[in-house]
Amino acid sequence: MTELLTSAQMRAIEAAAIASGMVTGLELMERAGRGVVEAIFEEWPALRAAPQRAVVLCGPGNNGGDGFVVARLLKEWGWEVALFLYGDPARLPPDARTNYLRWCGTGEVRDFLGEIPEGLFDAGPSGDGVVVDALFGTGLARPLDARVRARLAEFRAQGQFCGLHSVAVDMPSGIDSDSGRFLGEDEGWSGVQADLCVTFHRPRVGHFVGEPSVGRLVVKDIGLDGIADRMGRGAACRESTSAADLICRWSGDLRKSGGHKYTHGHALILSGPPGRAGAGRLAARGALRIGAGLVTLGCPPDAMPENAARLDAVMLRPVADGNALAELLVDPRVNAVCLGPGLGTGAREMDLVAAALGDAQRRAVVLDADALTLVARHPELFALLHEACVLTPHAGEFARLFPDIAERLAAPAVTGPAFSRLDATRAAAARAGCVVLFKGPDTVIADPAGRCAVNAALRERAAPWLATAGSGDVLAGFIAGLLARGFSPFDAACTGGWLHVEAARRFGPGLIAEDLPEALSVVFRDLGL
Ligand SMILES: NC(=O)C1=CN([C@@H]2O[C@H](COP(=O)(O)OP(=O)(O)OC[C@H]3O[C@@H](n4cnc5c(N)ncnc54)[C@H](O)[C@@H]3O)[C@@H](O)[C@H]2O)[C@@H](O)CC1
Ligand SMILES: Nc1ncnc2c1ncn2[C@@H]1O[C@H](COP(=O)(O)OP(=O)(O)O)[C@@H](O)[C@H]1O
Ligand SMILES: [K+]
Repeated sequence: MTELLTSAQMRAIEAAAIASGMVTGLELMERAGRGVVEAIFEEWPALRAAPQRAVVLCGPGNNGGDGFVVARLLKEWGWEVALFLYGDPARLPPDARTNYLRWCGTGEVRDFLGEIPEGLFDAGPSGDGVVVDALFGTGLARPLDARVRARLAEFRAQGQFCGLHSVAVDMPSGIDSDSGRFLGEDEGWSGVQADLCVTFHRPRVGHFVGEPSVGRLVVKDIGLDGIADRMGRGAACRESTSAADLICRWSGDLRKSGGHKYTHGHALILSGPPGRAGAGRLAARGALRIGAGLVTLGCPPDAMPENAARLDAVMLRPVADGNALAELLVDPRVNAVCLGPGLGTGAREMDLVAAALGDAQRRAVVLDADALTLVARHPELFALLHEACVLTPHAGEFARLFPDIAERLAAPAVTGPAFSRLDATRAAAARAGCVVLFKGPDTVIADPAGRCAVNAALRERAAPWLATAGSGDVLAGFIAGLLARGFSPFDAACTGGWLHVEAARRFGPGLIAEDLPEALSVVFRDLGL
C-alpha cells in the first residue's frame, strides 16, 4: 500500500521525528539533498561518468535548503554549479541558512531575479546537466508572484532548449502539494514541469491527483519510517492511499479456489431499450469476466431479441418496470445490481432506480451514467442512496450530482492547501452516504467515513487508451461483479478501478471497450491467481 501524505501530515511526521531526538532537521535536509543527487544519477547514469553542469534554483524556505545541499554535493562531484537564490538569506529558516552558509564557503549565490549570465545553460564539460528547482515545496502557500513565475518559466525553457534535464525537489514550484493544482491562474502552466521529481519519505497527494506535472516520480527514504506509527494516527493523519498496490491485499479474494457458481455471486445488470443495450452488455461481460458466478442482463421486453442474439454466458430476463425488478430481487442469490449504462432517463428507468435502491435487503448497487443523471435530477432518489451503493460519476455526472462541490473544485486555487479531487470525492461520499468513485486519469474513491484511495493512471501507469466509448460501462460491470463476489463497496471500487487500468495497459494502443473484459484473464494470470 503506497500511502500518500498531505503537507500537514509530512510536517507532523518530520516534527515528531525531530522532537523524539531520533534525527535533527539538518540531518533530514542532508538526507533529502543526498536523495536528490542519488536520484539524478539513477535516472541518468551517464551523468555519473563525468562532471556536468547544474543550475540550482533555491527558494526562501527549507525546499531552498535542500537545494543548497544538492548544489554542494554536485560541486563535490566536480560539477560546475550555478546557484540562484530567491529571497533574503538573512530570513532563511535555520537549517536552510546553515546550508546556505556552507554553500557560500564553496560557491557564489546569484540573485534569482537578476541577470541570467551569458552561457549559463551551455551544457557541462560532457555536454549534459540539470536544472534543479528547489524554490518551493510543501510550504507553497499562495500563487507565485508574476516575476517569479516568469523567471522560473525562463529557467525551465532555456534549460530545456539547451538539453538540460529538469529536476524538481519535492514538488514542481507553483504546484500545491495537497491537490496537485497550480496556485493562481494556470494558463500556460499545464503539462510536465519537471522530467524528474524527487520527494521524500512518502509521495504527496498532489503527486497523484490534479495536473500530471512530472515525468517521473522518485521517493527517497530519509529515515522517517516507523515514526508515523509511533506518533499514532491523529486527526492530521487521515489515511489516503494509492490503490496501485492495494490489489496485493485482495488478490487472495480474487482467486477462485473452489465452490460452485453461486458461491461467487449473481450480478444483475439492467440495460436500456433496443439499439442502446450495448452499454449494458459491456457491463455484463465485465461482471462475468471479473468472476461473478452468474450474470443476468435485465432488459425491456422489446430488447430481448437483440440481446438474445448477442449473449451466451450472460443470462437474459425481461424487466419491464420497477415491479418486474422487485420480483427478480425476491431471489436473495442476486446479490449485486448495476444500472445506468445505456439505461435511459424516462419513467421506466426512474422506477428501476427506485426499485433497486428501495430494495429492503439493501443489496449492493452500482449506479453509473443515466442512473446518476436520474439520481441528480430527483432528490427522492438521492435520498434512497445507502452504504451498499457505489456511484461512478465522470466529471460531468459529478457536477450534476454535487454542483456546489464541483464548483469549488473548478474555482481557481488561490491558497494552499487547495481544495482537491480528494476533498471533493470525500465530501461527495459523505453527502451521498455511500462510496463514490470519481473517474478520470486520477480516479479517486472515497467512502462516507473519509477513507480514500487514488487510482492514478499516470506516468508509468498511464492508460490514455481508456478514453474510449464504453470503457466506463465496463468499469461499472467490474465493480458489480466484485460486489457480487462479496467485496465491500470500497474494496470493489478500488479493485475494479485498479483492474480496469491494468487491463487497459495489458492491451495497450488500439483498445476498445470490448477488449477490457478480455484482457482481465492476462492480468489475473500475471497476478498468479
Ligand atoms: N517536512 C520534512 O520532513 C522535510 C522537508 N524538507 C524540505 O522542506 C520543504 C518544506 O519547507 P518549508 O516548509 O520551509 O516550505 P518551502 O520551502 O516550500 O517554502 C516556504 C517559504 O516560502 C514562503 N512562500 C510560500 N508561498 C510563497 C509564494 N508564493 N511566494 C513567495 N514565498 C512564498 C513561505 O512564507 C515560506 O517562507 C519540503 O518541500 C522539502 O523540500 C526536507 O528538507 C526534508 C524533510
Ligand atoms: N486519459 C485517461 N487516462 C486514464 N483513464 C482514463 C482516461 N480517460 C478516461 N479514463 C477512464 O476511462 C473511463 C471512462 O468512463 P466514462 O467517462 O464513463 O466513459 P463511457 O461513458 O464512454 O464509458 C473511466 O474509468 C476513466 O477513469
Ligand atoms: K520545488
